[in-house]
Amino acid sequence: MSANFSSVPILNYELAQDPARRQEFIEQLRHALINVGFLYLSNPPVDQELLDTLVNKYIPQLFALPDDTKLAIRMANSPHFLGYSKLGAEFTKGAVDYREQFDFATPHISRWKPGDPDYYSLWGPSQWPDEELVPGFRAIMERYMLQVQDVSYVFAELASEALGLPPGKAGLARFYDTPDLMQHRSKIVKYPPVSSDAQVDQGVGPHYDAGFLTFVRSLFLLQASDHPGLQVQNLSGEWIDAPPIPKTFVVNIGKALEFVTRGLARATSHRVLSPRGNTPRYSVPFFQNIGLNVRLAGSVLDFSEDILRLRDARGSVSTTDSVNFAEFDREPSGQVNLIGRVKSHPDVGQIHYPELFKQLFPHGLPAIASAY
Ligand SMILES: O=C(O)CCC(=O)C(=O)O
Ligand SMILES: [Fe+2]
Repeated sequence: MSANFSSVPILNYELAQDPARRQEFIEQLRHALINVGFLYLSNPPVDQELLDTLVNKYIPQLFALPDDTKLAIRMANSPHFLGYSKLGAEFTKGAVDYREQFDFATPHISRWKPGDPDYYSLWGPSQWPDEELVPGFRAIMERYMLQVQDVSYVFAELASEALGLPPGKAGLARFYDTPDLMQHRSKIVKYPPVSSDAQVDQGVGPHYDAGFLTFVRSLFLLQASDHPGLQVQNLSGEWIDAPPIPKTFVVNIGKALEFVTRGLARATSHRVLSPRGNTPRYSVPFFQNIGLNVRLAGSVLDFSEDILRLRDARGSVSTTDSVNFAEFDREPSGQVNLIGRVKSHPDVGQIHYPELFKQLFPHGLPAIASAY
């Protein structure tokens, strides 16, 4: 199999549940982790009815809420960077991202108490729109996030196996704290269409995800656009389309997982182009985190020579449009995350983390900021 991919592989989750075919799945997964860094996971055990309700009923309702209702739960209210971001509030690589979004997270009570590091405040309760305005939405979204969370933990076990690591805490599970101390984030994103001759089409600019694993449900509410949307950069720098496929998640590797696996599991640069035409693109990404106190530099895993040879045969990226991370291996993961969040949402950082904001933006709120 060529290491320089020209499409994103599709893996059937049902194979992983079938003892007779599990090994086939593990081999496909090894290839996808090492050579692509992206895959479609088809038939994941997430209730389709739940997803359909979320997509067809609640997503349109959510974005159709009046501006003052959305702004009542704006991210600037939240030290946890959870809540609503209006169009144009976020920046990647120095350019504004053309998307509107609501950030939510799995239920969590902030563990921060006086004397604790600031990054303990990064995780905490979500802001929810008024129950009367979108009745039932919160319950559905929380159920959805918990189901994806379960898939993400099972997937991490499969990834451990694919990379030749032991199961459980001896493998990738060592990077999670106990469940009460973990929080994962999910957001609901709308990419409005741009005109067919628009010069600028940055839905979200080229970037790497920072964490461990990302699970994106990418969808068209109205299947009326042939626009590619999500694109993934291969080893020679070409952008490969990853269009929505029903009943799949797009799964990708974050920089933290790449680092602790010595580059075996690839983090791959990706971006979203704004849809052209009349219909928006929607997606629901889920970002699986690792424990807030993990320092990556002290946590790098050991692998067999055989597996490392597969990495070396792949080679490394010749061109990327994404900026590399700098500080991220030495600081605790919570601090790395916090820095990324303040850079992406400086207005929120200025309110809730004024000291860190001053270090990162000594000249005050920038007209244009950039995380990655
Ligand atoms: O909307 C998508 O399909 C992907 C978004 C993404 O890459 C991100 O938010 O990190
Ligand atoms: Fe991403």
